[in-house]
Amino acid sequence: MVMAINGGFPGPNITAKVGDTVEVELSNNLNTEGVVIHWHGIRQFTTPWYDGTASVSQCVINPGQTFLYKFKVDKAGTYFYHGHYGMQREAGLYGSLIVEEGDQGQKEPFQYDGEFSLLLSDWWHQTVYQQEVGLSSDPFQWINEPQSLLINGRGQYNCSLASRYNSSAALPECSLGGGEQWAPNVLKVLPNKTYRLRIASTTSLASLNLAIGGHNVTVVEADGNYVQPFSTTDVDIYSGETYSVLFTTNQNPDENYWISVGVRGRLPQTPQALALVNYLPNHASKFPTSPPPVTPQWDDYNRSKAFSNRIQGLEGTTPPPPADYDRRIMLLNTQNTIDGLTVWAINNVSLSFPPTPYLGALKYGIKAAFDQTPPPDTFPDCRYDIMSPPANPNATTGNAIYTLDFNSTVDVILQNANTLQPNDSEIHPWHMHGHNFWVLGYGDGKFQRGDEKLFEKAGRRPPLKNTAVIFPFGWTALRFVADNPGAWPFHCHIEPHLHMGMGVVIAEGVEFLADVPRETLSCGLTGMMFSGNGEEGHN
Ligand SMILES: O=C1O[C@H]([C@@H](O)CO)C(O)=C1O
Repeated sequence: MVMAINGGFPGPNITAKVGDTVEVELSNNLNTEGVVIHWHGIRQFTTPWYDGTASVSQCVINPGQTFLYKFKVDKAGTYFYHGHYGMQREAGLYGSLIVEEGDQGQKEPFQYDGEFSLLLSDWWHQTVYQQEVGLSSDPFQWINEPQSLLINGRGQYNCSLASRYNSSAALPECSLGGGEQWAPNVLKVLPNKTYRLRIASTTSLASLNLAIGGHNVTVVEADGNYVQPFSTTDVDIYSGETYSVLFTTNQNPDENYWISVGVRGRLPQTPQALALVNYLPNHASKFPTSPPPVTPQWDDYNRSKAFSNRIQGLEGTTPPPPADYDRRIMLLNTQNTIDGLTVWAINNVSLSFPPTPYLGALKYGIKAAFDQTPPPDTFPDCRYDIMSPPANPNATTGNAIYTLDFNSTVDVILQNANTLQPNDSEIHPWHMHGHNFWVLGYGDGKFQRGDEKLFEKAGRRPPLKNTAVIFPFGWTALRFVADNPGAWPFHCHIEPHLHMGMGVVIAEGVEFLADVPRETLSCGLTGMMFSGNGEEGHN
């Protein structure tokens, strides 16, 4: 089952220029469920109600209703959009969103002759409804690894294009007749030119690695921020991240080349996804003579960390402000059981979204909408042993939020830990809505007082990102300025993990906002308040 947009999957590419106001009219033609669309990486400054997150920025758009998203894009870069209700993203609600530099103003700090957009995703045969039931059942049923990886919605399942290069491959070779919907994307290039690949990962689960056979790439942008360019053979990309890379078509022009995308960070059970770099005037049906690049060993985390550490801010861009130790939030990520269900918890609290959107509840002071006691700013017990399965005595489900002082500088330490299985800790890419943060550093083990020195080392320029990974048994330190009035989710971008509670909500400066548009408030307690009689308000 796929959720499509305008009859297609993935959704249409949206392209805009810096300074544009983007208007998207979303009509919900699903028969039995609501829908919202999140504009991933767009700041939504002064328009937090158009962030498109159910329970946080708005009520879902009901079947038969139409909703107008209207927001300004103020930063050039590679973005995407996707469903943010239940697990609708995984069901196929996504598309790419590209913001180009405006006609005036800043120029990109690099040049290229053409560009391609590669939206990466993973695909299951089981529906998200079956998966949601399994995840909330006792016994717990995990979604397991995807059946396919997709590039712009295209991939193979019971055959492989790579099999011709590897006679021991597990799958038979696919036979292409021409025109198949699963046929790989073809990137038509001319020799001796430079191309920009805009890569975005909207995977539900998989951490990916992308490489182009025979070509190095130069990384120039990450999550809509220019980075200090560096050359590499391949790029790690976690769910929620975007990158731009440049490559030059300087290889033998009589050949075509494979782009391969494979799984990292979990034991791979999914064949690589492929796309074809077609040097014109060769025919696209000319198979590359060299095999697709091999994806690096899935659990070579030293290699992954080395890549992540190479992402640094472009020279001359704003460095992080100095620490303001008034607020340092330590977020311990653990897998727990609550009443027999398997969940993820942050400082022992597993997030459960309330029926009334936080933004409306905050703006109109509806205290009954969510728990008013703030969640803990640090681990429940400073002696917590991150190397062992949780002792798990007191994890709870909750919906309280972190309220930040407007314009304050906040440090967050994301702390990873052992799952419920011994000797197991997993990758979690954390995505923050409404903000970019500086990635101050990554560390192994438990964050200790004094570890700040590791990320305050001179000479490293922390990059601005909106998504950052925590490595198994490690920590990641972030800094951001709470300068965007609104309520914002900050969560693991692995969709079943958020569904299992792996996230928090932050809020700041809501008092500075103009009135929240009524059409975002038609449910829960705000719905009752505005209709006066408990029926949904229509405005
Ligand atoms: O949340 C998860 O649950 C499973 C496993 O930890 C328990 O079955 C898994 O691999 C996850 O990422």
